[in-house]
Amino acid sequence: MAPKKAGVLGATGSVGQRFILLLSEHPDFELSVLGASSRSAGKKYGDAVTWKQTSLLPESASQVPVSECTVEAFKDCDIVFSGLDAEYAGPIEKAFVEAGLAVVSNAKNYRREADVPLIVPIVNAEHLSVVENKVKAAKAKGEKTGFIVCISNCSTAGLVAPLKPLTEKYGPIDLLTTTTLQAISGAGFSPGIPGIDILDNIVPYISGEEEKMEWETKKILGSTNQDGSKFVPLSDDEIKVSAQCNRVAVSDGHTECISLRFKNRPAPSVEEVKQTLREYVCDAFKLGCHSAPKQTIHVLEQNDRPQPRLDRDRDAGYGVSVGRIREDPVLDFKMVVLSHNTVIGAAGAGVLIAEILAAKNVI
Ligand SMILES: NC(=O)C1=CN([C@@H]2O[C@H](COP(=O)(O)OP(=O)(O)OC[C@H]3O[C@@H](n4cnc5c(N)ncnc54)[C@H](OP(=O)(O)O)[C@@H]3O)[C@@H](O)[C@H]2O)C=CC1
Ligand SMILES: N[C@@H](CC(=O)OP(=O)(O)O)C(=O)O
Repeated sequence: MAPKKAGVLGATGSVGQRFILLLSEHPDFELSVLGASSRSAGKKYGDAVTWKQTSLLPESASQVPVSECTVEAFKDCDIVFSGLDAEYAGPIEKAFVEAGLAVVSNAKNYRREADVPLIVPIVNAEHLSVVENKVKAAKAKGEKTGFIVCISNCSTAGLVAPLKPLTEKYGPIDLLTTTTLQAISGAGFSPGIPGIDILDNIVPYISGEEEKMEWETKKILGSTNQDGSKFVPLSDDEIKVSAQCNRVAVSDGHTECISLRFKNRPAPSVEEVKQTLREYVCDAFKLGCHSAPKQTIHVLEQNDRPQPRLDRDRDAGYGVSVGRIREDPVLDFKMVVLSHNTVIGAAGAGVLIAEILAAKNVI
């Protein structure tokens, strides 16, 4: 099958650059249109971008002219990935959806909409059924409909990965706490975190992050309504989530120290928890998606792992590492989770969502 035409909004940013790396040699997608602000539009991508990835800028992308983020420029795309600054993403993404385009967005603007899927593709791919139904209903009438799928907050992605197989097997988790150690790439590039703030330092505040983690977890682990058109997040009575977020001097990879309690008694054993995480296979892998991790969750036994520099690239950043799984004297278990914030927490999640949508003939 011919590759699908892909556009990237916000192509010059931290997430946008990761999209370029992931899409430049992707078998199912071809980089077709790259968009950024009017500061970058009109230049060749290689001249507009301040490339900060540790892999070289792909030559094919470097020659692509940067466009304004208009529907006209992107109208022939089969799929549009957005890494736009959230301050500007709202009206641009809305116009794209209204023009009939399929948008997969990293921005936070539409995550709370009741009919918009909020997806971590290794966790709740089944929530994409809401857009699948919408697209199929439109097709049956000979029409085309636009839609948006939101990618979760990057820290939420790591948090919910172990929760999915555990709740599937052992029932609800009713108490959950997490303390994050988040990489500087999560703060973006314009302007990003100044070196003087993060060198030899930890910043115990990331604006809006704790509220996002606490709320998004409930939507991702929640369900849909009876006709499958809207999402029903878990209630505050069903699960209490408490997050504390910190910025640390790590380039990529968010680490989270989590503790959890199961509602049902008796709780499983440590060995059962480990086995359940090891055996978990995400739907994207079952669908044969190109980027799906072979091992969704890597259970690490060494006392001093996971570590961001050593473990963030497992399964090319699409796999999540979980270590130090042990009993917790306050709740039931505690563990350390590591996920690549710009791969499975952002651009990679977008690419994997698009692969799932393609496998299901939604795009
Ligand atoms: N970094 C991460 O780990 C994660 C980020 N996100 C979200 O993804 C989005 C992008 O984040 P990030 O890549 O870190 O941000 P950056 O600041 O690194 O990049 C922002 C992008 O938006 C473009 N842009 C800025 N203003 C405008 C405008 N007026 N019109 C069109 N384009 C504009 C910039 O283009 P130009 O270069 O021309 O200014 C740039 O391409 C945000 O919404 C963020 O919250 C989500 C999860 C994780
Ligand atoms: N806040 C995240 C990145 C981000 O932009 O998240 P969100 O897409 O939820 O705004 C971080 O700093 O690591």
